[in-house]
Amino acid sequence: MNDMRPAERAVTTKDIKFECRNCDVYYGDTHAIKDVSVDVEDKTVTAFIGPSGCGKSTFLRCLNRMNDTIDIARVEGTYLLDGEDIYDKRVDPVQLRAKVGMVFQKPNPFPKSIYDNVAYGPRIHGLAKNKSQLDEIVEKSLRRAAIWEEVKDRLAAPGTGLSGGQQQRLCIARAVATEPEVLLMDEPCSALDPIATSQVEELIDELRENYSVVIVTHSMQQAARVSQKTAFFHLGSLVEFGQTGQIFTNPKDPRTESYITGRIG
Ligand SMILES: Nc1ncnc2c1ncn2[C@@H]1O[C@H](COP(=O)(O)OP(=O)(O)OP(=O)(O)O)[C@@H](O)[C@H]1O
Repeated sequence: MNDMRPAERAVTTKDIKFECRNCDVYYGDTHAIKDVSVDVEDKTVTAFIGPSGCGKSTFLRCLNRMNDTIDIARVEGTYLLDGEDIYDKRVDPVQLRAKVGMVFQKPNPFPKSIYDNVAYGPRIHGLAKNKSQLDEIVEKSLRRAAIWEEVKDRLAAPGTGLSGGQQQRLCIARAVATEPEVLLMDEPCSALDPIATSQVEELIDELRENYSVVIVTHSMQQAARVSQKTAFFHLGSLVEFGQTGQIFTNPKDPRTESYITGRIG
């Protein structure tokens, strides 16, 4: 028996963070997500790609119950985070969103100081006992988001006064300040110039050491650069899911191939 162990270990894949099974989403009569099942690994960047309207953002929003805020949205299926059902009635969506943070397409700092943007989550979740602990969390989060050096001398200045790329990194700092386990990013670079984009991409690569990151992107180059796993969606279905290298070099489904070679989408 013991002889088997090393071999078993060698083929063990990373821990599964999210286990999603038979997921459907409806907006009124629109069936936006159709029977999607997928495992999202820990300490991995997973990219969701596919043509406009295929359901990437909708599925991403299921992972921290952001669709709860849309009246006509109906979410079905099983979504387990570390084995726990996130749609269980006992789960508080606000607590869930601290664990499963989100960064949006357009940088959306609060109309508050740089410091208060980052301190907001830790304050409402009571993560700091005193001011010096809060200062530490703010500094650590800004460092993790690779923006500390640029803002450390103007923490009291408004977050909205930063450049677009800096604002997006501030929003990433805000998201990591609550020590999330998963970071959802919905086209986080679409409003950024190439330099800011590459800074955020480097950051995503670093964040992977501590988090499970799921990114929706329209850029196949970006998916290829930052992710280890890629999911291709088409018309609400998950067509193909696998190692990013395999999806881009040897797709199994003709629809994936058409999309990555630019024939659909
Ligand atoms: N709030 C909403 N109310 C009604 N229908 C919606 C809503 N949000 C999305 N949809 C519909 O659900 C489907 C999937 O949309 P979704 O935004 O998830 O796609 P997407 O792949 O992220 O698209 P894009 O790449 O253009 O952002 C589309 O048909 C869209 O029109």
